[in-house]
Amino acid sequence: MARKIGSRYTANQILGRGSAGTVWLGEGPEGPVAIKLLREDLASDQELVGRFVQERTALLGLDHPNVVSVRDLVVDGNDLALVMDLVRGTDLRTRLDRERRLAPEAAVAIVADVADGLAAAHAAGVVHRDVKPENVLLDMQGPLGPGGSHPALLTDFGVAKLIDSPRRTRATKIIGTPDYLAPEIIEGLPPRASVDIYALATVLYELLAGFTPFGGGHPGAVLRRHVTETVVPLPGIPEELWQLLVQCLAKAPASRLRASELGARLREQLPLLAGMPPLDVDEPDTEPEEESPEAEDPPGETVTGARVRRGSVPLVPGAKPDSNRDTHTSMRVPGPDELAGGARGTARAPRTPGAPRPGSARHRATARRRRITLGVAAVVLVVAAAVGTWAATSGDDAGATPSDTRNSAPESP
Ligand SMILES: Nc1ncnc2c1ncn2[C@@H]1O[C@H](COP(=O)(O)OP(=O)(O)OP(=O)(O)O)[C@@H](O)[C@H]1O
Repeated sequence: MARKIGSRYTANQILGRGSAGTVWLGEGPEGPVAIKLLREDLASDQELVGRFVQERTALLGLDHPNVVSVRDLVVDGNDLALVMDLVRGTDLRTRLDRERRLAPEAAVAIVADVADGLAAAHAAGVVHRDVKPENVLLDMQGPLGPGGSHPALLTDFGVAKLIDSPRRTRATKIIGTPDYLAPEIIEGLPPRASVDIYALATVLYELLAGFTPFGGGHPGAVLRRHVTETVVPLPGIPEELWQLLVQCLAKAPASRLRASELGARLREQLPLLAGMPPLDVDEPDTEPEEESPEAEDPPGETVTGARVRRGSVPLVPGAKPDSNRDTHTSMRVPGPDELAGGARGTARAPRTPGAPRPGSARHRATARRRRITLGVAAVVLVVAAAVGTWAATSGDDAGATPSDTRNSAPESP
């Protein structure tokens, strides 16, 4: 099922699908390439095509060992494609899904690589805007680094910006992946380099913990947590590493480190982390999410791709494409009242360490246990009252003691 892309490239085989299009293993004049063919509806959007051409110089100019280089942009009939370096390996989401949590040394080495790539992009005036494990590729042909990690490369530069055209998202919507969105984007400010730092710190937390600091449940609830909650400490994390995380997850963009500094500070910590096992953190949710009442949409909220689907595609020939992924969410920007937990808001007080995350399986189980306890207490009270009344009115006829009666109370559900 090979197909021509422009006059110079052939797309031979699907490597994976994302929300913006399909990535193909292809061939160009200089050898194998990865070709990201944008979705038809995006490719037929004239405004987007215009931006595509406008962004050409910035996208093609990024050249760094930790950035997947865009080699060419193709506009050909209905096809709109980015031709990239082919990375033979896997994406970080696949590795995380497989290992659940990474040892701190490996996690920090990977994130330091990405920070270096971001530093080069930021220096060139490019903000990524969609840093997440799906967009970090691990080059299995590259040399092994600290913690046995292969070099990490950030991909998908410029794609979020292309899709986020004013007409497509309108002024009141935001685009991105909820778990990694910096609070200032949610509050409607334009994305600057510091949003990438926040997202990358979220990735580091996720690699160490096995879950993101503010994720879980409905996207609206996730957004509110980014704005209102503080990050819960991870047990056993070295203090200096924790301080770096906290600083880069600061709500105020100006308090976060720059990418170059983050990369350098992370690398300084590598020797201290050598040989440290993955952190012993409570397991994240495993049950499918139910809609929790506190995470309901405020009226009028529009959500596309409401469930963050996670999956990834191994970069091996013959791998089955994962066609149902939609990791971008476009939604109305919540009002200040909602974000602050006002009349319609659902923000909650910061969680205490170890407390279950609202909307999580553990949270639901606790709520269920509380309901059962209350139910049993109510039944006991009613039965006790009835027995008391009966004992008072029936004198010697009382064959059963109150405790006998209690024992025969119907079992709670
Ligand atoms: N340069 C590349 N070389 C090799 N494989 C790649 C390359 N870029 C992307 N891929 C593969 O294609 C898959 C889909 O990538 P794509 O960027 O379209 O989606 P995504 O980033 O996973 O999700 P989304 O676009 O929804 O955020 C990736 O998971 C990765 O496995």
